[in-house]
Amino acid sequence: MKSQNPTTTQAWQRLANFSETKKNQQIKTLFSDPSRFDKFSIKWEDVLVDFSKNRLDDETMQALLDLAVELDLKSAIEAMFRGEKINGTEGRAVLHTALRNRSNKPVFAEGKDVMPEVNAVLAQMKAFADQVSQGDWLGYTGKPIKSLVNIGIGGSDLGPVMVTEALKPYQNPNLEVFFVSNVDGTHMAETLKRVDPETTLFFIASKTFTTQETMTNAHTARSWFLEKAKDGAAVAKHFVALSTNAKAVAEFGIDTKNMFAFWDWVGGRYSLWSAIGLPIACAIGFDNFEALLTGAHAMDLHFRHEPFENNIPVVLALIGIWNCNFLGATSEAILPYDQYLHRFAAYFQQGNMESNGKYISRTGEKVNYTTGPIIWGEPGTNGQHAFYQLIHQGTHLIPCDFIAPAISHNPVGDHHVKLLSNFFAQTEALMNGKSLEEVKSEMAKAGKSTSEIDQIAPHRVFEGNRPTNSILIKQITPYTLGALIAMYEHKIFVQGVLWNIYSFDQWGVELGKVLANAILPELKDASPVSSHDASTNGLINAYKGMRG
Ligand SMILES: O=P(O)(O)OC[C@H]1O[C@@H](O)[C@@H](O)[C@@H](O)[C@@H]1O
Repeated sequence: MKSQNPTTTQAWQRLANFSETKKNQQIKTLFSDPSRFDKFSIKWEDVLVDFSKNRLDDETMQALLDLAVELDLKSAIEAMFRGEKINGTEGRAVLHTALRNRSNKPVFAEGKDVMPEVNAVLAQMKAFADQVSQGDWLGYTGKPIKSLVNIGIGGSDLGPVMVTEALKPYQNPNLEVFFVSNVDGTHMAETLKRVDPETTLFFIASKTFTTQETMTNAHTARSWFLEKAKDGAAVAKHFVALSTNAKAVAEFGIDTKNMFAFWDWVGGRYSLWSAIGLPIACAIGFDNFEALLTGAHAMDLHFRHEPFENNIPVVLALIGIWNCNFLGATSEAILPYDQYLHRFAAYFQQGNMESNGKYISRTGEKVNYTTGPIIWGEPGTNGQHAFYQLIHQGTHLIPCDFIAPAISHNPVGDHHVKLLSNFFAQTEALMNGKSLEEVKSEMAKAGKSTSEIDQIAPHRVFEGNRPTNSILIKQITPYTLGALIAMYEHKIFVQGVLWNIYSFDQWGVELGKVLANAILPELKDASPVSSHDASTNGLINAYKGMRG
C-alpha cells in the first residue's frame, strides 16, 4: 500500500490553494446549477445519498477525486479485499469483508482460502441459532431459553447491541436480549435481577478472551449461575464463547464445542459479521442475520468496483476530508431519524475514533494535518431539542449526516410524516439559514417595536451554510442495515488510507489498561500511596479515606 503524506500531493496543494477562497462558498448559491442535485447525489438500490448540501463545487470534487487517485486508493482497496496484511503494526490482514462474502469466491489470508472456515462457523451459528430461536435449546431444568445475555465490551458489544436494537421489529418475541459491558458491578447486578438462571443463555464475547471487564463479568455470571444450578455440568447448557482464543475459553471452563471461532484478521470493531454476531442471529433468526451479511456484501461490491465519482463510501470519505482538513471541522454528527437506530452513532464512535484517531503516520512520523474527527450524535428529533442549537448557531462547523427510512416499521397515526418533515426541514434550515432582513421583516409584520426588533433580531438570525449529507433508505431491513454499516466502514477505511494512518490497530487503548492493572493492587488495602504524581496520589488517598 502506497505510503505518502497526503499534503505532498498535487491534489492536496490544489485543494489547499483554493480552500481559502472557497471556504465560505454559499451552498445555496451553488444550486444555481440546475443539475446540482443529480450531480451531487448517488442512488444505489433502495438508498439515496444526497451530498449536494455541502460547500462543494465541481472543481473541489474533481480535486478530491484526484487526491484519491494520486494516493492510489484503488490499490489500497484491492489490498484489503485480497487479504494483504494492511494492519501493518500487528502484521494482520483485514478481512471482515470475507465474513460476508456471499459469492463464496476464495479469499486468501497467508495463502490459505478462509472461506471454508467462515462457512463452517456460519453453519455452526445457524444450527445453534435455530435451536435457540425454535425453543429447542434447553436449559439445565429442561426449559427453553428466554433470555440472551451478551457479555462483551467495545467491538464485542457495540455491534451486537446496535444491530439488535436497529432490527427489533425482526426480533423473536419469545426472547429478550441483554448486554452487559461495563465492569461497574451495577451493569451485571441489574441484568441478573431480570433473568432466570434456568432460562438464560450467556454469550461470553471477547476476541482475546483476556479483557478485564468481560472476564470479570463472565466470572460473576458463572458464580451467580452455579449458586442456583449447583452443578458444574449445567454450565455447558448456559454459557457459550465467541472468541479467537480457544485456550483461554477452555481455561474459563467453556467446552470448546460451545465455542464459536473467529480469526485475528477480524478487527474487534468490524466483528459483528463474525461469531460475535451470534446473539444477533439468535435474536432475529439466522435468515435475517444472513440478509444482514448479504446487504453488507452488496455494498462491498459497490465499493470495490464502482468508479470513485459514483462510489458512496469514497465520495462520503472525500467530503469528510474536505470538511476536516480544509474547512476546519473537527467533529461530525450522525443523526438517524429512526428510533431503532438509537445506538448507531455510538457504534460508529468506536468505528471511526478507534480506527482513525491517530497522529502517527504509516511511516512513523507525527502527521502535520488533521485526522479522524470526533463522532457523536443522537436520534432525531431528540437531538433537535438538545444540541441542534449549537449546530445551527454555534461557532463550530459541524457537518452532519442525516439518515432516515422512508417507511416506518410502526406506521402509527401521522408520526412518520412528522418525523420526516423534521428530517427534511433541518437540512434545509442548516443550508439556507435566515437573514437579518428576513427576521426583521417577520418581526415587523408581527407588530414588534423597532427597539425590540433591533435588540432581538440578531439572535434570531441563522447564518446557514452548514454542510449536511442526507441518506434516505426505503426501509431499515436486515439487508439495508448491513449495507449502511458497510458503507460507513468503508468510508472510515478510505479516510485512513488517504490520511496515511493505520486504521486497524488501537494502541491508544493500551496505556490506561496497564496503569489500571498497576493501581488495582494498591486499592486493596488502606495504606497511603506515594508512587504516582501528586494528583494521582492525592485522588487515590482521598478515595481510601472516603471508603474508610
Ligand atoms: O473482544 P475483546 O478482545 O474483549 O476486546 C474488546 C475491545 O477492547 C478494547 O480495548 C479495544 O481493543 C477494542 O477494539 C476491542 O473491541
